[in-house]
Amino acid sequence: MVGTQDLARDLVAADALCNISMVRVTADQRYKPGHLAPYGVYAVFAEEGTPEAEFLGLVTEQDIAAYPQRIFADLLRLNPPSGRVPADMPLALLGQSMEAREWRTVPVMDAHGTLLGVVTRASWLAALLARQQWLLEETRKLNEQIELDRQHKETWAVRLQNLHDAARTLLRLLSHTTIERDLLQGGIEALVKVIQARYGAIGILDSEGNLSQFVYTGLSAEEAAQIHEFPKGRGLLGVVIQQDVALRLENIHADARSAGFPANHPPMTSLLAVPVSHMGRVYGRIYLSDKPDGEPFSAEDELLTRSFANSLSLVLDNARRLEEVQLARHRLDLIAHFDALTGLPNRALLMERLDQALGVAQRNGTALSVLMLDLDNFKRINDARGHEQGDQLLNKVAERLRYTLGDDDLLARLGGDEFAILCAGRGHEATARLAQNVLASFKTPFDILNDQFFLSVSIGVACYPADSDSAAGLIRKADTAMYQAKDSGKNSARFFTADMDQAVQMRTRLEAQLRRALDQNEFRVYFQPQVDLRTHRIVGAEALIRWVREDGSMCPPSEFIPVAEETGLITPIGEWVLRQACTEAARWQRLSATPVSLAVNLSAYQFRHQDLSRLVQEILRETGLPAQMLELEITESLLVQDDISVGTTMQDLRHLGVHFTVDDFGTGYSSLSYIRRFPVETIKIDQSFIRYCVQDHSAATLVEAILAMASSLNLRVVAEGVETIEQRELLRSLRCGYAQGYYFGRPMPAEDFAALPALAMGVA
Ligand SMILES: Nc1nc2c(ncn2[C@@H]2O[C@@H]3COP(=O)(O)O[C@H]4[C@@H](O)[C@H](n5cnc6c(=O)[nH]c(N)nc65)O[C@@H]4COP(=O)(O)O[C@H]3[C@H]2O)c(=O)[nH]1
Repeated sequence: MVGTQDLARDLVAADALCNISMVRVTADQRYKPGHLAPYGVYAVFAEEGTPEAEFLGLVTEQDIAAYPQRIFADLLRLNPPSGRVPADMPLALLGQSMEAREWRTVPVMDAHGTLLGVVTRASWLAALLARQQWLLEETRKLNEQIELDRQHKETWAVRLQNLHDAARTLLRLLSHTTIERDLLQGGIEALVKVIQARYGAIGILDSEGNLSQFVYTGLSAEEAAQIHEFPKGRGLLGVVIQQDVALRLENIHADARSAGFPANHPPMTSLLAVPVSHMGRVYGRIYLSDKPDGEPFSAEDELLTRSFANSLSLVLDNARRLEEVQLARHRLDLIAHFDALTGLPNRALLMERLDQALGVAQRNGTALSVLMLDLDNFKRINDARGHEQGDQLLNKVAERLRYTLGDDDLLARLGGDEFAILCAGRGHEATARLAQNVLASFKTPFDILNDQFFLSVSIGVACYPADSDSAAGLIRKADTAMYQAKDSGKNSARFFTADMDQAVQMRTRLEAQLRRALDQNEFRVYFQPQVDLRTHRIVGAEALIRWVREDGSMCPPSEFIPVAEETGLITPIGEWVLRQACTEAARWQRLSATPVSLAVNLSAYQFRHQDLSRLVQEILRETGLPAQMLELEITESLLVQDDISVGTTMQDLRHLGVHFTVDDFGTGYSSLSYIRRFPVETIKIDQSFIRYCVQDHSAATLVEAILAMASSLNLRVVAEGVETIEQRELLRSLRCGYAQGYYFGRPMPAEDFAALPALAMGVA
């Protein structure tokens, strides 16, 4: 009979062998009469001897019944043998042959010619029927499978749809919020619904790789509280993160991989954990636990969860990028509107707020005022003590100002040591009180480390609507008032007045004129002799600038030098003076046998904003004046600032041979101790001491004291502003070495100076 597995292929003759008994008739039985065997068939063979004795033919029971008592050999002859067919003959073909030749039985031979069996019409039919039945059964099974598949596909489609819905929920959340926690919460809730897990959680890594965010659903608050610590990314769920692989456990208790799972974790049986990763970067992981019917999570669940994790990672990636952009925007906003050092609003924000406050004041008819503050001596401290302490001091100032102001006042730092206060709603009186409070608050020194710093502040105030109705106008006018406060002795507050504007306008005009004067060559250098008080000989000349205006009037340096310093014009002007003066002095050296040194004034600005050492070398080279004949006059204040670069420049020039003189000594700090730190050889006693030294005993005492100190430090002394013979004599008696003043000669043009008789000043 044919096996079930054979039914799948095309049937052949061997598949239809009939299972009725086949009786073997050997050669010696061939001559015996046939005997009936029910449902039997007789296979008659030739001579004995070999196991496969030749098959001669078949005798059926019908043959025997038709010719009873005949021997098999006759029966075989009466009924000639039917054809033989090979075992692999297709069944359909066999059927056709049997039909055509009216065979009732047909022997089936194998490839070696051995008889395998017999196919009868019934066995042929039975084989066909068996195959037919099998086909029917298979078709039924197939139909069943198709139906199952269809149902499965339907469920899959529903689940996919749910998943897409969940992903859409995430995207919707993204458009509403960039807060990761909300996203994650929305995400896990949607997923748990799709997979139908009992509960689920998402853990997200921080930048250090630790799980920082943990959101869950399906757990009660008490259960959630049992998870004391967030998983740290090691152990069972850590594998998911570290190896970026999914994990599906049917029974967590029976699985060795669950070792180390937090004992206080809410109970669970089956687990599905997948990484939340994008382009190889793992953001965290999702885990789901227990399906309601106790089934384990399927491969399909894993696929869905992975797909969801992919969407989530994309959304997270997006959210993080969005957050970064927002953070960057926020940072930019901070940079654009706040001062990095003090955290106070900066100029831009002050202007914005001032504009807004002006709008309100205009609508409501209320007042407002702007205060500009400039610390009086901050720069000196900053230069002397370094920027770090300077910054600390500014922070302390900001703190104190904040403390002094009211809640509605806006404090801003405009840069450097400049602050501003916007007082909305405060009238003149209230603003004046506030300004006084600010001044008073500076009376207490500022403590930094173990030092105390005394600072004062100059304040300028402008008010709306009296002084201006625009933000820029108010700022400018408060600034003008602040400069007035500075000019009139600092540490004070000034309200803006119209005449201040005129002063500013004059200053602005002067600046423009100075620029033109430089272009038009309106400056001159005059020289005033300096005399050795012992020999009465001219030993030097001080170069003093003169400005002859277009109209021929002379503008004194005291008027334009401060403006030139403020505007930076002192750089080209100072360079011009130095070059002119050195050119003249070099000429004198060539013409006269008596060497005359040249003193040139330098402004502090030139030290800070110019490569002075290079400039002096260049001019000396150009003009040919020996370096030791040049004296540079500097002010005390420049040295007091203790600026390292000033010291370096001075040392460089001293190495060249250039000398240094401290001008106006006695008017400022009058301390010789710092002078010792610099290569200074001469001090000039300010003319204010000399003027009264004859009449005023105390002035004379002071001059004497300066001379004594200078002598102990081996410094030369030049007395300035000597106008009378009495003054000259007093200075001589006090052993002052050198003098300068109208008594010896006024500042004069170069040619007059050169023409002085033999450069020997006669004693009057
Ligand atoms: N009453 C009186 N005054 C006398 C007498 N002898 C000299 N003077 C004046 O005293 C000033 C001395 O110059 P300074 O102290 O360096 O003071 C100078 C100096 O600080 C500055 N200056 C002048 N020229 C320059 C320059 O080229 N560059 C810089 N940076 N400053 C300069 O301008 C200041 C004023 O210069 P000047 O008006 O030329 O005034 C000069 C001079 O004319 C006297 O016996 N009696």
